[in-house]
Amino acid sequence: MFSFNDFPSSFKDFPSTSTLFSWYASTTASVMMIRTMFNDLLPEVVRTYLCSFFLNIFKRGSNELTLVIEESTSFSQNQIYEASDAYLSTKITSKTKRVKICKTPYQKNITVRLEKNEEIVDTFEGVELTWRHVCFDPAHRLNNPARLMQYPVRPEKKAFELTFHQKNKDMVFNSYMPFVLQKANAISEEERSLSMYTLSKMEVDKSIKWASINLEHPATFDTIAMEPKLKRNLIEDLNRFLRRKDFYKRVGRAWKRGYLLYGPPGTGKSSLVAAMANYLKFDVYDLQLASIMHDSDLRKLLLQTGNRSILVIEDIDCSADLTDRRNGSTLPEASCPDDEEDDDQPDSVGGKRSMLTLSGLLNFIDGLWSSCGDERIIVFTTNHKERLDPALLRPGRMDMHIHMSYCTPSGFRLLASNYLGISGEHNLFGEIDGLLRINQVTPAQVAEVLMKSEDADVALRGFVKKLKRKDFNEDVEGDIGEASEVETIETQMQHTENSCQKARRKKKGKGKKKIQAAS
Ligand SMILES: Nc1ncnc2c1ncn2[C@@H]1O[C@H](COP(=O)(O)OP(=O)(O)OP(=O)(O)O)[C@@H](O)[C@H]1O
Ligand SMILES: [Mg+2]
Repeated sequence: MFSFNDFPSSFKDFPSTSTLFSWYASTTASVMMIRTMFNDLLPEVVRTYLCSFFLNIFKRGSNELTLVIEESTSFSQNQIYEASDAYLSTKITSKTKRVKICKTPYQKNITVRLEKNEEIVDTFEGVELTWRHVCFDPAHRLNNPARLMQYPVRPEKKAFELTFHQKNKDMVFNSYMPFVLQKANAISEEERSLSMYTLSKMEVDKSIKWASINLEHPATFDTIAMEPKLKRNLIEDLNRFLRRKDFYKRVGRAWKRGYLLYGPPGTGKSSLVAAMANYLKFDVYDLQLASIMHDSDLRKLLLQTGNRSILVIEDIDCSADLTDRRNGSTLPEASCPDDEEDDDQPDSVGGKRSMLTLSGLLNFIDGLWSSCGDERIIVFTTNHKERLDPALLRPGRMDMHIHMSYCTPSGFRLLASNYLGISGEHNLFGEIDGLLRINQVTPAQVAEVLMKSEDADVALRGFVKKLKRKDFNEDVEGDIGEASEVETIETQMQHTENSCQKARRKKKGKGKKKIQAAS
């Protein structure tokens, strides 16, 4: 029969439950006291030093190396963190216990990301690499209410830790990390939705910042009605621009390209910008110069724009009066290249000089801004090319001038196919072609009429009727010419020289008038 005496002696000496509890209570109290003393009495620097000292003692003898990839540096996002985040999303397996998923209304697919404290083991060239997603509170706010008050909205810091054997260090830096970056690029390109940035005023400090929304414009080169040759030239120009990174470097030019889109209202200039963005998969920055008062704001905003982007300034001819804005004058003041030295004068609130000049903008675009980014496109649009500042037309500024014209027969066929689904010929097309030659109708006007009926015959008959009544001609503003044209930098030289001379003559005349008025 089993008796208490059968227990080994050690079991007999086992302490009672009450002894165990009192031992536990006193140990916990001591640990808490030491922890509080450690946190409250020692300065943070000393604490950090002690922690790393003990960690080093434990790690001595281990052959592992850990790379810490923090989410952000003091100035900007850490691209390696973002790349790791995207790359690891492809490495999630059934062993992973927690993942983050998200989908914005504009995203096509759900994005999956590794949740904090999760670990993933990757293998590259036969080497095992362990990734861990860690999060920490930079100010230890949660343990310290005083710090919580001090940094109420400071977010937690996130990082990836990549651990591997020391001997693979070179392989990780030279092969693995470039591989991760390259994979991540491909993933983000696939997931990427285009953004449209506009200027918005911050409530708090009244500063002007870029605010983005998803660019969901349906325009593509297939939906834009323009001369087929012009369209082909533009697409070819964009393709050439994209593949010529090395060329730009070799010839010492910034990797940027400028397009001037001009033509009457409703001929598709803004739609063409959207089509270009969709084709290139570039973000669009819509710079409304009227919202900017200071050159310094402009510089800040331009430096905040990203690579692979299109910077658009719409109706640039209307922005030229910025030079006189603060004086209350609405007269457009052309600033010729000759005037550029004026930009060096200090900006002063309440002074007579304008704080934002077109030539200042152009100089900045040509100078610092253009050299600090890659794959930048600048587009200016205008309804009145002839009113433009000669500085803008100077060779090298806008590489291609694109005239968006009134609707031509071929443009009309494309619109009829898009809006009414007419793929071939229609018996009214001949008559419409003739009428389009004697009427100036913009594609926007055509689109409006074609949308009135789903029945192709009804819509086309309505269009013919309107053309015969010459209804459209009343709406048309200005006449920029009928033929679509494309000019490259070489053919602009003569135009620019002429415009400059014209502007100088105009300016001299104006100066005389001002002097006369003053006297
Ligand atoms: N060339 C075109 N091809 C297809 N649709 C066009 C074209 N031009 C205009 N449209 C239609 O007309 C609408 C207005 O065009 P859009 O705003 O692009 O003209 P715009 O030239 O920028 O005019 P504005 O000079 O007034 O800014 C577009 O949404 C589009 O539906
Ligand atoms: Mg427009």
